[in-house]
Amino acid sequence: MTSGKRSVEEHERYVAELLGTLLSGSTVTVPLSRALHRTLAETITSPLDLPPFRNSQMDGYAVASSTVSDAPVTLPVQGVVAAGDTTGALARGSVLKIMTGAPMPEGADAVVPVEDTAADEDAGTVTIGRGTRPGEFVREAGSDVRTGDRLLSAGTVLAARHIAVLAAVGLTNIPVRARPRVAVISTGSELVTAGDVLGPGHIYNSNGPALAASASANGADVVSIDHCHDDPDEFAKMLAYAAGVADVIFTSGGVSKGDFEVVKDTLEPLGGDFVSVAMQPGGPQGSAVIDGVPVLTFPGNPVSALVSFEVFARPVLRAAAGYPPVTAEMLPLATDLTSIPGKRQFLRGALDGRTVIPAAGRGSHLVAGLAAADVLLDIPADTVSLEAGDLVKVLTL
Ligand SMILES: Nc1nc2c(c(=O)[nH]1)N[C@H]1C(S)=C(S)[C@@H](COP(=O)(O)OP(=O)(O)OC[C@H]3O[C@@H](n4cnc5c(N)ncnc54)[C@H](O)[C@@H]3O)O[C@H]1N2
Ligand code: MOO
Repeated sequence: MTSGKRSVEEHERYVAELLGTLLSGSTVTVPLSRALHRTLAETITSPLDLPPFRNSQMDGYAVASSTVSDAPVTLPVQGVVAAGDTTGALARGSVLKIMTGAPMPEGADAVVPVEDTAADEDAGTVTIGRGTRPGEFVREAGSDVRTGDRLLSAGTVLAARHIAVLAAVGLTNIPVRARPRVAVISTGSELVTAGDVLGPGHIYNSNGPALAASASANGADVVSIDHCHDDPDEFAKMLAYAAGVADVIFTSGGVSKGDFEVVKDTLEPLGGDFVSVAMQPGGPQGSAVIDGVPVLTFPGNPVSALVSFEVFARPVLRAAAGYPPVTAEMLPLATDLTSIPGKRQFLRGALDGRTVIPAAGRGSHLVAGLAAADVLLDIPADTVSLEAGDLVKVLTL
């Protein structure tokens, strides 16, 4: 504890334990078209050879290399093999015109690119301008991967290149880690949704979209996004719904010391834990369990809500999704800075190459300032000032 508050480290541990239910590691099967950014639950071995058959690497002429060793040499053209054709056989002393990706005919062991030849279509012959060696411009069956070879390891987070190889071997059902299902509830009677009319005293809801985007970006399935007025009945109904569809619920707003703290007022009597964490932004934090589903209640200020997500929720969601942990690095400051003693500060900063420029504004309402940031500067609770050139811990946003 610091100054009677819960430390960030203590609250991290508390949240990690509360959200431990997300780490079940169960497996689901998804179609290949839905597999991007999912984490492989099993190692995948190849069900076939790649390439599946011996084929040409060039548009040109399939030859028996021994017949062109005295090039230039003029030979009859037996026909044309296109990509998609079935394999034919090359008559001794002839050549076959062949396209890239077409199966190599039996009897041919090399391809001479069309650029190195001169065809006489009337005569049905081609002059092969140079000799070749066996295997030149031929892609052998299994030269990329063989049936039964390991293609991708369990734990791989699937990117486009992984989708390419899964598709290339014809796999359609992909075993992946189940994603944690997330529900987001933004509270506040002042909030309206982008697209609706902004009346007097209203602001647009930014926490809902931001928390949903953050959850998706960190491997979760966002199954419900709601906006709740400062009305306890409405909130109770939304919570009950969310608990029925999600594995974890994130709320924003309604947790500090005002007259209309709908989140705190509803959850505290139900055993919710509301604490002041020694950090800024993100001091007011809470949690509860509703129908067995953990709820994390973030403060309403937009920077506070997202910093809270970054610090407490993001590591657990990533672990649940099988994503690699977020790594921090130490980078030098571009300017001096001061920090509040007793509170771990998460300042916004921009990167100038490998140097960190702390943002000028520190208010937790500065959402445009947050958007301009590349990183969070993690300043320890006992640090009061730092000088330009000092190393600071930096978390990439
Ligand atoms: N007397 C005190 N007042 C406040 C304290 C305190 O310790 N004593 N703490 C301040 C801090 S720090 C924070 S952070 C906020 C947290 O308040 P709440 O979680 O109750 O949030 P709200 O009051 O509902 O909203 C705060 C602020 O953020 C705006 N907001 C809320 N939700 C959204 C949203 N979805 N999108 C955009 N903006 C949102 C809201 O309009 C308020 O301006 O309390 C301080 N007060
Ligand atoms: O903790 Mo509040 O989150 O400082 O703005």
